[in-house]
Amino acid sequence: MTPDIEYGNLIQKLNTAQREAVSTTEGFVRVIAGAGSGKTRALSCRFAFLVNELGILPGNILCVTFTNKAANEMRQRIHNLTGDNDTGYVNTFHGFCVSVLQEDSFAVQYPKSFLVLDNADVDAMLQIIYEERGLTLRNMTFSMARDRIEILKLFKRPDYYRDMIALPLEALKEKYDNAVTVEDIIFYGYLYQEKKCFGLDYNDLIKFTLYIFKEREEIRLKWQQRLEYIMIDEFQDIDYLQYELMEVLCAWHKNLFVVGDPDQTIYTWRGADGSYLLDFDKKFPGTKTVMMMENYRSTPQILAAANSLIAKNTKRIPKELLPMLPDGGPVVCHFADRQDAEAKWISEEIKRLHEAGMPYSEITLLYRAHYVTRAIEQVFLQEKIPYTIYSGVQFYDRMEIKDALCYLRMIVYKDDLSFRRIVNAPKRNMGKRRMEFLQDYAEQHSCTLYQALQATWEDPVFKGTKAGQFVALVERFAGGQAGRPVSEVLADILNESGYEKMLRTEGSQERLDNLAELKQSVYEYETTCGEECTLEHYLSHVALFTNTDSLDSKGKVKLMTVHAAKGLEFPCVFLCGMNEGIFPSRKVRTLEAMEEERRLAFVAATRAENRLYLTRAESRNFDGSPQYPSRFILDIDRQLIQFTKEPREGLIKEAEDYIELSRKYLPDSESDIVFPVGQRIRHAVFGAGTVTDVDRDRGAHVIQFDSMDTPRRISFRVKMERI
Ligand SMILES: Nc1ncnc2c1ncn2[C@@H]1O[C@H](COP(=O)(O)OP(=O)(O)OP(=O)(O)O)[C@@H](O)[C@H]1O
Repeated sequence: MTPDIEYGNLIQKLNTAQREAVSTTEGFVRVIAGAGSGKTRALSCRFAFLVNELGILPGNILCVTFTNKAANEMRQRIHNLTGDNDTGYVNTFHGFCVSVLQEDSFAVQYPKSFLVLDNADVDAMLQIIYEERGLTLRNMTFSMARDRIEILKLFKRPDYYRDMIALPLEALKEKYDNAVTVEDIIFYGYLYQEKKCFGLDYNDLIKFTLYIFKEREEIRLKWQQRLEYIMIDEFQDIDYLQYELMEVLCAWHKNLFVVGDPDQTIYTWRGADGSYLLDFDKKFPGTKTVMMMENYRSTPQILAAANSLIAKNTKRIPKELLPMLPDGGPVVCHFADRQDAEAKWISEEIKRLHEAGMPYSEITLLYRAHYVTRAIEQVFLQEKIPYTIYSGVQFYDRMEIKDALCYLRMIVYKDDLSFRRIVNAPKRNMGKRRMEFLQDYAEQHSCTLYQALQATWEDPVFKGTKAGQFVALVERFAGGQAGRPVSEVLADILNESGYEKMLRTEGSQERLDNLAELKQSVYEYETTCGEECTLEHYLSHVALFTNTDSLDSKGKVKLMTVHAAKGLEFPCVFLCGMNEGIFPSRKVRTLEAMEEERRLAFVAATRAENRLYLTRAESRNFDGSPQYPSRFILDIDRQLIQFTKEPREGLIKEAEDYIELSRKYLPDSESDIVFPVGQRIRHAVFGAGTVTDVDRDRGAHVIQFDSMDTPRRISFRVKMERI
């Protein structure tokens, strides 16, 4: 169905391809869109078209975005376009699963008020497990343990969720108690902790939803029938669980619209699979494909450089972005002698731009890895250039933000994690001894720590503490929060608990500012979320928020990794640290990974609207060998870049030789060099053995050789034969 849509300002602002994407509403539609070609615009217009022109109810549309930030923006746009407060299901896959589970978690015997766990929660659980079982960070750091849990959940023990659902808490505890290896202790300890507070992490959200859809036909049908139209953004980065969910959801109405750019697949390392986009038409016969190549974001100079760069990927469908904007300045490339000189040059250039009238907020520094910022930050501090880093400690991981959210969680869930975090912040004299008392009581009475305190706060143990006031505070808020705006509840509890007073006494202005920002973001959430925003609702979504979702950057230069910049655009971009070994990262071990790395460089370049700078410095690797200029600079035709000064003689040639050599040694893909766990192999010297683990970080297999008592780590570089 392609109704006549030559009306409405909305549609007039679209080009032909966008219009086609917007108005082809029925069946399977795939949009292959170039960077900056207006995907987001097309997506929000399509939503508005469905609602305004076809009369579809927003609540019957699912629109999946890649980040919460994108979802918020989309909601805002849709709100402006439709004037409707109901913006339907505009969310990430995880956020959507929260909605499903809030309605139907009873099917897995979980309460509606389950907890959505973020990294800090997981760390708090790990802390308990480590203490209980005498593990130390030498056994495994928390971040490694989190990765481990994720790998186990995704690949090695994908049926783990059945334990969480089917086993009673005591049985999970028994598994944990009986666990012997560090991996098992952490894994079962974590599952036990999760179940104990009805907590679900990101993986669980999707797994539980899929499980419910599989086991309960009536629930699946309800959601399938409800979602008359489904749209998915950034489809090139969808992973197999999300794909499975999508397949289930669209099976009834069969109206599925996906949009993506194969040249922007940058998450294969996290399970994304670009072939879902490329093979979409084979999977869904009758698919209509729309190509959107006209770029409205960047100057022709920036696009020419980006096109030239990405053309060097061999495994791609050839396509070129077409510039729509007028000419701008050249892409500038600066080679500095030293790292601090690179930083200095950037800061000088930024000052120059700023003096010429460009606000700091229009300038963004992108880099492959965080460590690149060290030198730059130092210079920015000296030169008093205001900046914010998007990441490092994530906004929602900051102590004060987490504490504030735990206060809110205490009101609703009264869970042990939140209790532990805030019962003594501000100081209420609830030290280690009293916590142990509560823990013993809770274990004996099979209750939560808070219930234990409720039952015992008059006990002499708590003499001289503020335990009684704490219980009274929580009870007062728990009894009176229903129906009040979350922002109000938050402001009140931060005040009445004495938390803000504590920060004021400490003189922690930055933390107070962060709390103010949190309040503002809650307020914004309330006014844009459309649905009735209860405290439960807010809490279950806030755990999914990440750093770039908040943070104001008014008047500040932004610093972020290229991954964090996905989907964003900035007037002026400095892409810095452009050296071999940094970007491309030294961890790249296959040609496939190198192509992904080039796509990442392409994403970086296409974020820039008017100005793009590429910078690097002469530097050395850890082993003393020289670091050459990034191949991604050399990939761009020379006449498309303007050097601030000619690179030193011979440098480019040396770099080209080095790159050529390194290319020769790269195997095609992981499957050529990495064996699965369990694979029998033969090593030229050690003989036959079995792969017991794969250590990707260090690029090695862990192998138990038949001839040895203990396992060895063997680098991917060494050729071994499959048996
Ligand atoms: N038809 C159009 N006319 C004028 N400007 C447009 C049009 N379509 C999109 N734009 C502008 O082009 C820019 C890029 O659009 P948008 O952010 O939607 O692109 P995108 O395809 O999502 O980009 P990317 O994949 O690179 O993140 C935006 O500033 C948008 O306002």
